[in-house]
Amino acid sequence: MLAISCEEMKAMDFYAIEKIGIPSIVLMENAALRVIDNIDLDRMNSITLICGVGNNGGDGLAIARHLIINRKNVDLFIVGNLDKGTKDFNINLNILKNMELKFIHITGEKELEILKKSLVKNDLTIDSIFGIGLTRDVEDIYKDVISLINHYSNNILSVDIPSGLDGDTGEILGISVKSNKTITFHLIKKGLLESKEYTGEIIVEPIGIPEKVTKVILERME
Ligand SMILES: NC(=O)C1=CN([C@@H]2O[C@H](COP(=O)(O)OP(=O)(O)OC[C@H]3O[C@@H](n4cnc5c(N)ncnc54)[C@H](O)[C@@H]3O)[C@@H](O)[C@H]2O)[C@@H](O)CC1
Ligand SMILES: [K+]
Repeated sequence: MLAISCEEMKAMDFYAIEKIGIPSIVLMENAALRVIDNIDLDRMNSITLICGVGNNGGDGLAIARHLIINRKNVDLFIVGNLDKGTKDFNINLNILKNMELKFIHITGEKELEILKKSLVKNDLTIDSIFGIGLTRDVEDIYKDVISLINHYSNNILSVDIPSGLDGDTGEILGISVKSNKTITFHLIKKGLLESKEYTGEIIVEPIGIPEKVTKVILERME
């Protein structure tokens, strides 16, 4: 199975968007729908989503929207500086605000306590905090959140990469979500292959990036 680096993935995303003309929000929506396809909606009714403020978090917001449309009980939490949200994160956050979905912005003890209550009673926790954009050790409030996720969740699904895992080396950057299932997009990231203990079952899902893009980038980056 072809395994790629985060840098190669970023280059493929960029080429698909800039050269082929697939809007990034389309890739994000495809990613969200692929995650929904991998959730047993007949059995999962109460779902806790924890989103970062990058595009991994944006995936999570789009997933939350589709879960609501499927009449699920969604507890949505966001961790990170809301002023630093990416373009696509903000598009999906704006939609949820227009749908009047309440979310909790985790900034301290009070919200961590609410998160814990949501985790202990839910059917599924979805980790959408960091993906291929993780660049340094996880610290502070992020570390507290991931620790709660690991301690109190019954069943965890990670979006693209378990948050805290280095997508290239499989190294734990301070702390990482220990997932039951990881839905990774387009091609498997090298770091996932070494870390079964953290990824759980790995499922690779296409998000609409044409084969040509993969070829061009791999030839260029050889
Ligand atoms: N258009 C695209 O590029 C697509 C991206 N997708 C999703 O977007 C993800 C990549 O998104 P981003 O590049 O925005 O990055 P992430 O969403 O992975 O990370 C968010 C931000 O967290 C910050 N960060 C990194 N390490 C941190 C740390 N230790 N503590 C605190 N903050 C930290 C960085 O500034 C980074 O931009 C992929 O993993 C995938 O889930 C998919 O939606 C497919 C389309
Ligand atoms: K993640």
